[in-house]
Amino acid sequence: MNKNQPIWRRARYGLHGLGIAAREEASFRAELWALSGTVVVLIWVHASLMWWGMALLLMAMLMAAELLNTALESLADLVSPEFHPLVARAKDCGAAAVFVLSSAGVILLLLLLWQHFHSSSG
Ligand SMILES: Nc1ncnc2c1ncn2[C@@H]1O[C@H](COP(=O)(O)OP(=O)(O)OP(=O)(O)O)[C@@H](O)[C@H]1O
Repeated sequence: MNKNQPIWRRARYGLHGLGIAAREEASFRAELWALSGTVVVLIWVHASLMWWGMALLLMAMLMAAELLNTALESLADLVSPEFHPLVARAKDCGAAAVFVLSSAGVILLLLLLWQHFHSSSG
């Protein structure tokens, strides 16, 4: 196994992983749509640089959590294709990480919209 490979090769592996997730994971595709929708909302409300930073950081964290969850699920399925309570625990915790970040994303979007309508009505 080759360790310490050059950065361009690791970037290529990363892009390959992104391609796999985009092709094979419906939830990752849904997050890409959510990212596009978020960008449209940010443009529509003329969001400040701070809102852009927070929203894009949160979306990147959500997609990274989804990718790690996919990696965990693949390894769990390889190690234990049969039912095992520890696999259930690992997969449920991976799903919980994605859930926490999705909820934070929804709350952030609601706050942004609230601020937009609140300041335009005042
Ligand atoms: N081998 C297993 N042993 C125990 N429980 C499992 C096992 N496989 C799946 N589960 C349970 O089923 C849930 C869903 O698992 P699954 O692998 O279908 O993931 P998923 O969230 O539907 O992801 P995806 O649709 O992206 O594959 C897990 O969170 C876990 O509770």
